[in-house]
Amino acid sequence: MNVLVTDPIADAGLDRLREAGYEVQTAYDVDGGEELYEAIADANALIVRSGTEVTREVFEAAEELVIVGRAGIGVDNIDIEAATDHGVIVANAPEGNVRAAAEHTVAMTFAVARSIPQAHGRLKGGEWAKGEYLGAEVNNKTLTIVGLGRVGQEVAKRLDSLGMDLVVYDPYISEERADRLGAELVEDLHDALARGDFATVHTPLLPETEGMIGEEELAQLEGGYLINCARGGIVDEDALAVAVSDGTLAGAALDSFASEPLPEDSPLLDVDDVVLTPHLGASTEAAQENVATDTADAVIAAFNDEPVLNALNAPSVDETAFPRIEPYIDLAETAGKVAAQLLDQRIESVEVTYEGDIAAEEVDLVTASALKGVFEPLEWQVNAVNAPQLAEDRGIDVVESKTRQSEDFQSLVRVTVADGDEELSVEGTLFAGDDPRIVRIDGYRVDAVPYGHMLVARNYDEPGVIGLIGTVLGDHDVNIAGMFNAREVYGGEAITVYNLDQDVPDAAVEDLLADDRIIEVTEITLDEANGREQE
Ligand SMILES: NC(=O)c1ccc[n+]([C@@H]2O[C@H](COP(=O)([O-])OP(=O)(O)OC[C@H]3O[C@@H](n4cnc5c(N)ncnc54)[C@H](O)[C@@H]3O)[C@@H](O)[C@H]2O)c1
Ligand SMILES: O=C(O)[C@H](O)COP(=O)(O)O
Repeated sequence: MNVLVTDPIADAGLDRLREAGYEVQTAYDVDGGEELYEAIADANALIVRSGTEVTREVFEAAEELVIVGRAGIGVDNIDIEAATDHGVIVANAPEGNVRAAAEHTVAMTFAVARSIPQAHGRLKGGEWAKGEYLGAEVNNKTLTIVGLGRVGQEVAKRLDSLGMDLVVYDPYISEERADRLGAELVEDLHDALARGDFATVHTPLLPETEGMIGEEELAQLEGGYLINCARGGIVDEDALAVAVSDGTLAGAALDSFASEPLPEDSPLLDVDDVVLTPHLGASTEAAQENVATDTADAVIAAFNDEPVLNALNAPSVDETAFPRIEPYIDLAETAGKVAAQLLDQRIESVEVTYEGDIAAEEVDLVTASALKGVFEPLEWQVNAVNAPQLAEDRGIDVVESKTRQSEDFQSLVRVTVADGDEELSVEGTLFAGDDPRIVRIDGYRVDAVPYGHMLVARNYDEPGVIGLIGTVLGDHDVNIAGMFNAREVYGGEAITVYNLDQDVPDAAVEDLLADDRIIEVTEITLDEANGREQE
């Protein structure tokens, strides 16, 4: 497997990938466009920080890509919708650099309040400008926190301990979260800013937050300081440069910018009371090691079909629960494949039902896998990442239902596909915890081992039918490895399921259908081993 890394990450992450046996190519000078499309053509994983724009075109050029790992938090540089369309997992590393970002925010708060960079510059230039700097203390001042997520909370703890009162604006958190930090949750952004002597921004860059702090909002913070170590684009940089220049604000400190690197003609560069750092919030040794190893782990998990922690566009599974649901992932996919091949029609809806013990688990990934099974025979480019999205895009209703009761089995997964008029369900279970069986097809009780070539025949329950099928298959050199026959009532309709060692030629199907006792014959193709040891 090949891993392409286009932004610098710590050696610990690169080493972990190499130790796992993967080819790792670092291409830190790749500058997007054609160069990136070429480099990514045979990559199975891409690792980036904020420096690489992962656009739809990148996914189009990356036919082998399984995962994009973001060694850090912000994913505004990754087109997640395009990733999902291409069945590529996007995972970030949201924990490893939180403390680094919070510490940098605190450092920037002091830097701007005490004009540290400006005084330092003057002193290095030979000037003892002691009389020119009269700073502000944070003690007894109010800090407005816009966005009380991971970083915002760490900032709150640190600045609270330095004597600040905390006001929070975050429409998506509970009052309890604010209370726990001794902060007051305020409903209106303008009110929150008006209360602050300092305001610090910690939201993601989203369509909703883009430009959220413009001229009017800055005016609310009159006389205060604005700190943005989150993302450029949330604060209007032109308005901020004006607000600090004309004295509306006492100062501003920024670590992230709408365009990075910061263009040389940015008005921010000409304003004295603005402190700028080149997106250094996550740049500590500890943070870089954390996010690099977390991202390497995500790539390794994806390559091994294990749950990817912090996957942003794939069903996530708790690590401890994964061993319990893992065998059901294949079982559901198989049940989906069998159901879709038997219905053999346009599918309008899919229901995945869980009965018994499995109903107690988080089954998003199992359901996604069932959908993959249903869509694969339709030859859609599908995996568990894009299957739910494909269903939505094509207007297919997906229902997941659970009941802790199960009549006959400890756990059962049922996949029901329907085209409106007709529906068909396939039920599967695991014998001895990991041996997959199809136990019901369209209501008939069966006991079929789902692998390789299978034949499902609907026939009338009359003497000689099973002999006929065996003879026809034998005449066409198809060996029967196993079979199961089920009927509703003596003499009525029956279903017969065969495991075969060879493909069924069309001529054999025609010969079978030529007999009036055979109603329908469907060949099912599954993976050769499908979870079983090959004999
Ligand atoms: N400068 C750096 O190097 C650096 C390092 C780490 C993180 N970051 C950035 O910091 C920001 C915060 O990261 P995080 O891990 O705390 O994210 P998070 O997702 O944990 O928290 C974001 C918070 O913003 C809130 N929010 C969302 N929309 C909002 C809105 N319209 N108004 C107010 N609040 C809103 C959310 O409810 C959430 O509580 C991100 O932009 C991230 O990219 C920057
Ligand atoms: O979102 C983040 O994690 C930070 O902004 C860090 O970005 P970086 O990895 O590009 O330094």
